[in-house]
Amino acid sequence: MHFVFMGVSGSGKSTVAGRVAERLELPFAEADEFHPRRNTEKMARGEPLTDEDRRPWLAALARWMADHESSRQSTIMACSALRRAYRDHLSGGAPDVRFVHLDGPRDLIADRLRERSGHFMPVELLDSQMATLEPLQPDENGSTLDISHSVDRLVQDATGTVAAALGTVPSARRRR
Ligand SMILES: Nc1ncnc2c1ncn2[C@@H]1O[C@H](COP(=O)(O)OP(=O)(O)O)[C@@H](O)[C@H]1O
Ligand SMILES: O=C(O)[C@H](O)[C@@H](O)[C@H](O)[C@H](O)COP(=O)(O)O
Repeated sequence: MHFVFMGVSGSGKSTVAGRVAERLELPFAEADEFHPRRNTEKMARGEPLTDEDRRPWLAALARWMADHESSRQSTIMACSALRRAYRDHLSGGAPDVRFVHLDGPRDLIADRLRERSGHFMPVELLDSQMATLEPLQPDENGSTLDISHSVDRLVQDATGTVAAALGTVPSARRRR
């Protein structure tokens, strides 16, 4: 089973998914690291990516999932996965891919982006991210979390959801 924590830039994907992966000792992919350099440079200039820019990136992410699937490993990924078509592309990587949408108000996310340091993504791209976002549709396998909660609460809820789906118990020494 593969879990993709999705949402616009600044919604908390990396923070929350990274900690869930750590607690459940699952392989973790940060989708930002799979972008070809031209994509990262484009976003850093304040230009949104196109479907075409995102295609090779999504293919690399689906491949990463497929590789873990072939060694029967479940995974966690932090990936914006903004459009339905992108999620369908990722879902091609393995038979059971589930999504967790980190959702919240634009102004809260803008504040968090302004406070975040050391990241190439400018806050100016948030409106294009929000316009591109297609929320989960009823026939998609996923759930939504409200990002106005604390990181600890979100990690706890998401760990519970993932652990229940996997039929595992979070390890006690990883609880914090
Ligand atoms: N629930 C939260 N409450 C407060 N701050 C948060 C929360 N989630 C994330 N943050 C902070 O917001 C910023 C963006 O989070 P990040 O994980 O980098 O988002 P993304 O990976 O979706 O771009 C980071 O500085 C992070 O520490
Ligand atoms: O498809 C996209 O437009 C990008 O993938 C984008 O959604 C992603 O959010 C950036 O790579 C910034 O990275 P963070 O989401 O970690 O801020």
